[in-house]
Amino acid sequence: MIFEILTTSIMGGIAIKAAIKKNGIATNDSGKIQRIISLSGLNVKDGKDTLTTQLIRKKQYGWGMEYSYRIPLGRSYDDYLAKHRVLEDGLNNRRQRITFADLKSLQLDANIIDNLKGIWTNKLTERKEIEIVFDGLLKIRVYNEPLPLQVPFHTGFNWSVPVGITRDKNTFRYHDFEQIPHLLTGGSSGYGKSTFINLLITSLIETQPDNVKFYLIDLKGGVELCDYESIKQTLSIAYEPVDALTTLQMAYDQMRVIQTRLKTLGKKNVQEAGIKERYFVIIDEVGELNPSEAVGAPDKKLKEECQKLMSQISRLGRGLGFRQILATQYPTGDVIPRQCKQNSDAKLSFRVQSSVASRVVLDEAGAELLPQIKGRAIYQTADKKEILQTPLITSEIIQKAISPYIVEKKEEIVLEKAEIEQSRGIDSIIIEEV
Ligand SMILES: Nc1ncnc2c1ncn2[C@@H]1O[C@H](COP(=O)(O)OP(=O)(O)OP(=O)(O)O)[C@@H](O)[C@H]1O
Repeated sequence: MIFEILTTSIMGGIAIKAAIKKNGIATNDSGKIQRIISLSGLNVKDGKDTLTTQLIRKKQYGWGMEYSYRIPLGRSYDDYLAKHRVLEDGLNNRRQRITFADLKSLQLDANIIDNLKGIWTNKLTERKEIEIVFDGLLKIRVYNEPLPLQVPFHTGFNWSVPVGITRDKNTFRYHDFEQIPHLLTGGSSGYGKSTFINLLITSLIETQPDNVKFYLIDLKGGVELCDYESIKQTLSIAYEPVDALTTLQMAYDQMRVIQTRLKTLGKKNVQEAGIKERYFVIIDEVGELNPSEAVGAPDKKLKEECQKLMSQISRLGRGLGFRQILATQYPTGDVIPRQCKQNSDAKLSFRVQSSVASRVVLDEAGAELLPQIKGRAIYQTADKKEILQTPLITSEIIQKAISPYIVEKKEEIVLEKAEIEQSRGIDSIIIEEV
């Protein structure tokens, strides 16, 4: 019976292939891409001539194929980027075939029919993913395997935290905060920003429990970062913009202390001075500190002061051991202070709603084209940009990591906070140039 099913489907496949070939329909990805490009109007008419998107070379990699094209005059990278979905769907619009490789996983037991159905269902939902990049040539990468939908959390090392699994033979990418101190993350609601912040904090607690210090600002009402409120590594935590200002001021003051220490020691930076502590200022939903969204003058002033402090930390923090992570769900022009953006050499963008939002986070379009998969993101540094699947961390893992460090809040921290709040009064904070 099974043999009959298999031979029938294999013979059927051969017959269809022959018919497609006879009718001149493109069956390989290269031919399909050319056809989709032509049908979706990407070639350019020039009088009687048609300027085509010309295939220059194709190269096989472990992960799939890369096709390189010269684009015709009158077309831009963005024109092709806009057809990402058309290209991907076109390539996936194919008759699925069960191969002998698929059958290797078939379990020959009493549930053989169900097992076969399972393989068929997997086949139908299997998708080839593509990526479009431009470096003088347009490159369309067609991946053999989609990225996994879920990647379990594991701890990083030193000051490196796991960012996600890449397509490059499923290798893991890490973000090293000693190399790139500030990071910006954005994405529409529900795609994994807060999960990423949680994994970053957890990983740092596990790798550097005695040296990592946190200034946490959770403007999503405390739902995301409240777990870390009572751990020894948290120097201050804020849930409202007014407390955010206190927390930022505390971070700024500490930065000045370190600066004075370095001056005294005659050293340029914390690495040179052998100072082991690193201070992480983490703001989840930085959009809540946007002065142009403020309600009334005092609120505006407060948010402007917060942004000034954030700018100072991003500008001076590198050598002083300060790292700033800003997350936003609403990437619009003025959400992220200009200096913070300029000083954030790493960006992690989950799916966003528009190419405009993608430009705010990444300085270029693309994040709006990410598939609607939680945890799927573009990680971009000065020299690299790649799509990856960020790890999923569970509350159990977080609780296990933080439980050894839960303490009563130290008296001097409470006092410092009270002092800052009192000194602020109705006057604004004066940020001295350092
Ligand atoms: N890396 C991931 N892999 C798989 N699922 C994930 C991943 N990250 C998040 N999720 C799922 O998505 C849900 C929402 O994630 P998260 O709270 O991090 O989103 P968010 O981007 O911070 O959204 P919001 O801005 O609305 O808070 C999580 O509860 C989890 O179920």
